[in-house]
Amino acid sequence: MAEPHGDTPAETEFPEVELAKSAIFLDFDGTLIDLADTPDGVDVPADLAGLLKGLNDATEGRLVVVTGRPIEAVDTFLGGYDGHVIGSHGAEERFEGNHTAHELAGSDTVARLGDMVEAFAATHEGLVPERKPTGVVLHFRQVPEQEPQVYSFLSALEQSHEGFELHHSKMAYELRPIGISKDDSIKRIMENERFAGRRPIFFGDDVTDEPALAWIAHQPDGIAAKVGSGETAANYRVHDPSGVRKILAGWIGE
Ligand SMILES: O=P(O)(O)OC[C@H]1O[C@H](O[C@H]2O[C@H](CO)[C@@H](O)[C@H](O)[C@H]2O)[C@H](O)[C@@H](O)[C@@H]1O
Repeated sequence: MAEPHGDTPAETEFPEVELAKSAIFLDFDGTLIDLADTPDGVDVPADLAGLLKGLNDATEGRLVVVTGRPIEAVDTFLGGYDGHVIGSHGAEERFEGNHTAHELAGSDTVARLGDMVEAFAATHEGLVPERKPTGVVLHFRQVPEQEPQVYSFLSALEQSHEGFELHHSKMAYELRPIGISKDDSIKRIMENERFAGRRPIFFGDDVTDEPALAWIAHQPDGIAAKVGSGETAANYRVHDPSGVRKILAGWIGE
């Protein structure tokens, strides 16, 4: 039974899903895999790529991985999955085999921002910088007391670099191009003739997933599943990534 909006920690029962009439959007970190101390330290189950391939086949190519990670990182973690990806929070996309990216991808400005964030991290033990083609992240998961310094430093970079905006995610701040978002990318893909009319399904765990969860929860028959605890606009909830993988595996009869 679906729960109403709000902070509803109880796991909800999912309705029957017809994959041949569905479009599935899946966040990666915190949704398909557990969070880890560092971006590179994640444990990706060996059968995850196979699970995604199975879902992609069953939906006839209507599976999309939607992540803040660069597409290159997705390919490293999910070798063998070559389907659609919304990467870098929407600043990159691989759709029907075509790779597109925001105009700032690979720019000198992004490289300079990466250099400055790495230099800052080098003098602040425990901070972990992460470069992306279209921005940079500074993680403070191992030193949460340093959040104010991270915020101040990246805010200053945001002020001095036109075209970038600062976002908060789980134990990290990130500079990314203005105007990109997962929900915009998902909405655009749902307008594609191959996706239009399909039942939209999205699993996500982070604040950056909330706009898409809210939008999908309000689509006819939409299934928006919040992973973990916390306030959400989603209409379903799953406790953790292993629960998500179990639901997805059940849908393809595994
Ligand atoms: O959109 P997602 O697929 O959920 O990606 C969001 C960010 O995930 C990663 O950072 C988070 O996971 C790390 C590994 O578990 C963790 O150490 C960190 O504290 C989390 O913020 C990734 O490193 C980022 O690039 C993604 O934007």
